[in-house]
Amino acid sequence: MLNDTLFIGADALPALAEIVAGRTVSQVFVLVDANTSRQCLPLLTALLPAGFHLLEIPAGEEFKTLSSCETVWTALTEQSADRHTLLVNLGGGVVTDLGGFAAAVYKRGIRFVQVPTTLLAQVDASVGGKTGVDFMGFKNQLGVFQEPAAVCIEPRFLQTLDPRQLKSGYAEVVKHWLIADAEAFNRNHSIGVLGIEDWTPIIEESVALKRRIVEQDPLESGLRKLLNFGHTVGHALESYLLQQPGREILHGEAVAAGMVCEAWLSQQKGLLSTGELDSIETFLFSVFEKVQFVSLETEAIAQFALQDKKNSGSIINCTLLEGIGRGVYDQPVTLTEIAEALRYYHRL
Ligand SMILES: NC(=O)c1ccc[n+]([C@@H]2O[C@H](COP(=O)([O-])OP(=O)(O)OC[C@H]3O[C@@H](n4cnc5c(N)ncnc54)[C@H](O)[C@@H]3O)[C@@H](O)[C@H]2O)c1
Ligand SMILES: O=C(O)C(=O)C[C@@H](O)[C@H](O)[C@H](O)COP(=O)(O)O
Ligand SMILES: [Zn+2]
Repeated sequence: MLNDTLFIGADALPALAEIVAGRTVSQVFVLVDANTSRQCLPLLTALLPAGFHLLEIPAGEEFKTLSSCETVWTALTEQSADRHTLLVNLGGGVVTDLGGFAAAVYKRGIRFVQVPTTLLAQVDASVGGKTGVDFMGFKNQLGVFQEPAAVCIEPRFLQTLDPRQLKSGYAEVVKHWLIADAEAFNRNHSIGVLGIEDWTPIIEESVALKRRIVEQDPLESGLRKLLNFGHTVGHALESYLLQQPGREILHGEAVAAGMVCEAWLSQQKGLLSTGELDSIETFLFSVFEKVQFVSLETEAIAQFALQDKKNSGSIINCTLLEGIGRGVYDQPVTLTEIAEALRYYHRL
């Protein structure tokens, strides 16, 4: 069992109101980014205690850094925040990852509540206790596993979300289907026609699936690596492109490309049939545009996989598919195979 408390839908914000009003809470800090401050905070202000402190960081992956954490730690220290302080992280995966990490480290740990406002953070980032920041160009290089006190998911936040960001979150939903729910994948939802009310059951199912896996392996020594499908190549692409000015890529877009590459690796290794590879590719390309890079860049992108957290020594361990809905972890792949997978993707 995970120790956090999960609220999805109409109960989420009333539950948050109760938590922040708790007898044992000394001060309440709310972490936002420049967008969630404008778009999401108004839904919360009536629920927050008078005198709550607002902390704001700039929006975007490039601010998921130690330097942004320092902003948080400085404010906490200046306001004499003690160990009974509660940090409410109101935002997408950048805010929930960074805020969770900042809270876990401040005075060796204060309680935090995740209030995810993007689809990606609602179905994935706010759940399961992975927190952290990027470092030296590598994704989530610094971080800790720390469960939040609660996760409060209000799908109404999605109303102001950019469609590109919505799609990015959808990639992690599809990832959940591909590793563990063939039936949902085969239902073939068409994202274009979904209204806010349609998202609620999708969020509920995705969160339940992720929690079932995390509960069995919270520290990612085995089974949890399934949740990293698409990320060996996806993180390599994301890290590479983040270093290139003007070539912005969203996490989910990188993961979608990574899933195509890793599905191809699965097929090459005889784990996945050509028909299944084809239906994965067809579906992913019906939602996501192709990530642009030139073939000369494939080696440099692949190099980033050497820093993947699932590796042991020089062995790159990938999560692959042995069928749609059946992920398999700790599958060794070489740097050459990763570069070949990227070349395959590039040719499609
Ligand atoms: N901890 C985990 O298990 C986990 C899982 C998946 C992804 N992640 C991490 O999550 C991050 C990506 O998260 P993300 O996609 O949410 O990105 P994000 O936090 O950068 O949010 C995307 C953009 O949407 C804006 N935004 C957020 N909510 C909004 C709303 N309701 N209305 C309008 N704008 C809004 C943000 O300001 C930002 O500009 C990556 O760093 C990734 O590594 C972590
Ligand atoms: O919760 C997990 O476990 C995941 O791997 C979920 C991923 O979608 C997420 O992007 C996570 O942050 C990746 O973690 P990392 O360990 O590869 O940095
Ligand atoms: Zn991810």
